[in-house]
Amino acid sequence: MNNVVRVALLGAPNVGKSTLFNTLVGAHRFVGNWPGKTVDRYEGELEHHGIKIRIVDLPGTYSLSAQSEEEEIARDYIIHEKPDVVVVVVNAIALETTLYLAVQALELTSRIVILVNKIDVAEKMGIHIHIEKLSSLLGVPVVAVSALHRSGLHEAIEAIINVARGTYHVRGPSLSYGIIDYYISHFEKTLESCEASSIFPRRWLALKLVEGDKHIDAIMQEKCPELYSEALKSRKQIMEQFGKSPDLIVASSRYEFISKVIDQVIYKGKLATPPLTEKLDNILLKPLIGQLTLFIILAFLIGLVLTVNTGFPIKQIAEALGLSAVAEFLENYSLSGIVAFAFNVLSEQLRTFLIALQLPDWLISIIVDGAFAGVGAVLSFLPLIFLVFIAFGFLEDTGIMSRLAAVYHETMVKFGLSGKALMPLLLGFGCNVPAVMGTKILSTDREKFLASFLAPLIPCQARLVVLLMLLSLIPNPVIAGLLLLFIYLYSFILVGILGYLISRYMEKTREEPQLIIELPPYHLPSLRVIWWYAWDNTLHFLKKAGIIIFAISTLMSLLLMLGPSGIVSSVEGSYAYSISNLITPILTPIGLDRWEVALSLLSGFLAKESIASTLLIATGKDTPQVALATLNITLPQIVSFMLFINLYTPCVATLSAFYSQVKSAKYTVLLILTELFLAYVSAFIAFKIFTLLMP
Ligand SMILES: Nc1nc2c(ncn2[C@@H]2O[C@H](COP(=O)(O)OP(=O)(O)OP(=O)(O)O)[C@@H](O)[C@H]2O)c(=O)[nH]1
Ligand SMILES: [Mg+2]
Repeated sequence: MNNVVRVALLGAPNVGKSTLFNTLVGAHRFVGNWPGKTVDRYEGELEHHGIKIRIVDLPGTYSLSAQSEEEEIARDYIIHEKPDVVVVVVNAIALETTLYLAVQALELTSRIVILVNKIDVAEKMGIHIHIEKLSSLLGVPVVAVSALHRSGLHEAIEAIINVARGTYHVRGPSLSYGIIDYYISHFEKTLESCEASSIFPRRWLALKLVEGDKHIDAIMQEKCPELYSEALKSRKQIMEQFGKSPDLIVASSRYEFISKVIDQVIYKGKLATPPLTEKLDNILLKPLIGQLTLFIILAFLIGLVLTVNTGFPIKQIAEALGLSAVAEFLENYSLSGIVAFAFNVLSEQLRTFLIALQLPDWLISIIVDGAFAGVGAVLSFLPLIFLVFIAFGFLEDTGIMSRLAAVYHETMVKFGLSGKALMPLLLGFGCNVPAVMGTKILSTDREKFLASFLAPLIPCQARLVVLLMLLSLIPNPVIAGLLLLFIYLYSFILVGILGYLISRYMEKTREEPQLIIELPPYHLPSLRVIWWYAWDNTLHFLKKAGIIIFAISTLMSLLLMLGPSGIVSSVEGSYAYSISNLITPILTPIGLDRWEVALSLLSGFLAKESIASTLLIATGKDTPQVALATLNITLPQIVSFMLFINLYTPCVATLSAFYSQVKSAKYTVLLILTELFLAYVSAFIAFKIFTLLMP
């Protein structure tokens, strides 16, 4: 592709175009004059990953009807200079009036990106704009930005490049002008005969012919007079029939359309009064009390989310306190339990259905136990992702998130992160997938990357289950407890060191994590806004990570099911077994020289909790204790195994989330290698030390 992208900025007066222009191009700008006009012409340039983006700041105009000098300049530029992308800047707090221009521009070209500017002001006023919905209703990329605070600019540039390259296909809104549509189609056809018209987008020109436009009329009168007189007739007809001039009908169709769109995408929340905000901030922004209070809120929310999802940790607490009824309820009615149940029912139904179709057994097995199991792997994450983003949405929407970011900023900066990163990292204790996805709330790419890189090192719930299983082999509960504590502490230390090192290294080229503390007033959470947020993110996960998780999960199930002789009845015949045997020698130095262990680690790549069940399958035993006992595992081996499991590689789902966040295969591989390295070295050292300590 051509490495220069030509962009025109279009927008109503005062939407912040010039601010945006200056923010984007900085000093690389020059001022000229529009040929033959008195209006200044600003041009500038910026570079993004080797692509030059050349921007022209068009004069501010409310419409493109060419009634004024400004309108004419803007319109002529788009028609005759054909910029690669027209960026329409609209005002977040005056969407209704500023979107009009965007709708008009969409009639003229489909190479459009809409930027909703001054989003910071909207947030302060408690106005929420559902950006994804706006984008899907208009059929163009829409990005929320604040030119003043430089937020969203990166995403804006990506959107511009996507449209320029055609990777985002702009569909445009399905906007009907009622009766006028018939005439537009008619002129679209007849215009073929008018050669002079070919410099204009045809559908747009047809619309102008019906509407009436003094510049177009002048051209048509001279070049294609028959068409022109036909247009005049049509206008008269419409006028007589509907009592309204065509341009009025068109304008009111646009307004109607916009107001319908606005109804679906804007929500105004209830703000707390300034004194209340001040009172709350007096507590929450105090160094110690604030940190503590916010931490408790956070811990409570995360605990609640995890409990609704799997029962953990409240189920365990209830059990310890002897509240067996509560524990049993949580056991039976956790969200992931319900989803797993529904999935099993579905998968049995599918099997019955396929048997009824008289498909061969091996095919049924591949479909149900292979591919459909892959679907299950994706589905199993959905409830958690959804719940996590409900919690996130709540924190964002109430204004608590920004306080959290403010009070924890100092602490987090030491690890190269900003205060906001605390939330996603803590989530990692539940599951690394939403933790990685949650890093998208961070403001810079650098920080998103760093936090996503570190989050998988935090021991998730699935790993805890396996660690507990291994610990149950240690008779002394005190030693077992200490060991678990050691494993957790070790992970934190690694996160700290790695964060410190990577951020030092990255700092050379990039800026410090910044926190622009803009504290919006608190507001009452709105269910609608939180729902938007959670729903969009869940869909995003499905679209971005779903396919990878599905593919790898399916592949792994197939490796376990199939062998050189077709479908296998015991694991020993499977490809997975052969692969495990290949890996086993590598695991010998860390004391884990058993193919059963290798196989369980392979399956742990799929999902960490399946390490336990795979050990059962491989050894043919019923309980993990018996399974491990048959393997004659010693204490040094347990320690090594635990350390290795805790660090070795993020599971497939976490990796997919990471990849979709960072969009780089190179860094995804780097993440796997880093963790494998850390795991191997740690397990090796621990194994040697423990072997020396207890010969
Ligand atoms: N809070 C806030 N203010 C902004 C933002 N962008 C621009 N402004 C302010 O909005 C006002 C208008 O900004 P301009 O950049 O001059 O707007 P413009 O679209 O170039 O206006 P014209 O050239 O008159 O068409 C200025 O006071 C800016 O400081 C933003 O993202 N947030
Ligand atoms: Mg300006």
